[in-house]
Amino acid sequence: MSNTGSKSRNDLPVLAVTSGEPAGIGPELCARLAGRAWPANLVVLGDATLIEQRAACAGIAVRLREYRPGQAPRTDVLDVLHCPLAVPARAGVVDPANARYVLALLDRALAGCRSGEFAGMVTAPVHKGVINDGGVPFSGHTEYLAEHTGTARVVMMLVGGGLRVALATTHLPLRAVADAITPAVLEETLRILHHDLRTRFGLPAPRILVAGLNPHAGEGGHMGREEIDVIVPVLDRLRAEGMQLLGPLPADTLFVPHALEQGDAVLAMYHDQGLPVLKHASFGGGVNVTLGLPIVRTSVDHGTALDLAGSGRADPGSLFAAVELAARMARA
Ligand SMILES: NC(=O)C1=CN([C@@H]2O[C@H](COP(=O)(O)OP(=O)(O)OC[C@H]3O[C@@H](n4cnc5c(N)ncnc54)[C@H](O)[C@@H]3O)[C@@H](O)[C@H]2O)C=CC1
Ligand SMILES: NCC(=O)COP(=O)(O)O
Repeated sequence: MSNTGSKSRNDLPVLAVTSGEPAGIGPELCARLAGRAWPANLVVLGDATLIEQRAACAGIAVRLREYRPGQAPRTDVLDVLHCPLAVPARAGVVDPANARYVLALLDRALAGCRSGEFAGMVTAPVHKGVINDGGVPFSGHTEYLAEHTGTARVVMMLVGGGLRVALATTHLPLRAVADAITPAVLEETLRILHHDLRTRFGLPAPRILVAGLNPHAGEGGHMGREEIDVIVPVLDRLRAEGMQLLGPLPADTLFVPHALEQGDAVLAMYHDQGLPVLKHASFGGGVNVTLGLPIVRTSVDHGTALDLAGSGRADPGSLFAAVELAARMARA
């Protein structure tokens, strides 16, 4: 936990924490935020009764206070901005009837970030499938927040276990990945990553390790041509502007410790090239950050864990790390 020193709690940023899928572990993880001196004042968005019930099931002692903008911050209660469920929620059993509720939490947090009420948002996990079953096409917070802020391109980056791993593509079928990595996409992704590493992570001259797409980074064109046709020309162009980019590097050896020492962040070409390594190194303490948004947004690195909902066994480490990082980013 960060030391907030002698800073008055009134000076700390206010962060919205969305409690996510009501059948999952989000509500009880949010209850675990109570009673700690975070480097931010937290407002949990969710159904207040649900949070109380899940806290009770999980054996968490928590007192809720109804959130009112501008009220004096306290660490002994959990401020909750009550948003009512559409239908009662059962631990472990998703219901498409609550899909709109989950999205309403995001919409309210986003509105508060845009108006200045909140300095950023931290998201507990949602269930992508059940939101789609509820009639709303949804592939993730990342894409949803990009669309709802009118941001043409954002970058998903996970932070944890001493690593920062950003992705050139996110929630796509593997079959679609190669076609999605165009020169424009790669260039914009690298520009966003470079910019946000400087402005939000305090790295004045970030060094980025760029993975190839194909095994052995294409083996000179014998195992795929995307490196030669797309990645190398983009890297050359951006290096000429002064960016420190190493690659394209074979992804199987890029994550060995001595290779990682040469960079401040890795750009992986697709979701399952970068995230398994990151989660192996950090599960339980990793954070998902959306770069390129006009707001601060961090998230847990895990899903809804329906199998654990209401059990009290879900590890809050990733949510805690997401709150810490959002507070640092909000102050940067
Ligand atoms: N940030 C978000 O909103 C995310 C949402 N998801 C969504 O979550 C749903 C379920 O995804 P799964 O692939 O099953 O992944 P999952 O992360 O929910 O579960 C994978 C395994 O990890 C365990 N686990 C997860 N979080 C844990 C925690 N905090 N403490 C202890 N154990 C934990 C679960 O019990 C399970 O055994 C999907 O709909 C997926 O889209 C997945 C990742 C991130
Ligand atoms: N695998 C990461 C993930 O699914 C989180 O996505 P998002 O909801 O943060 O866009």
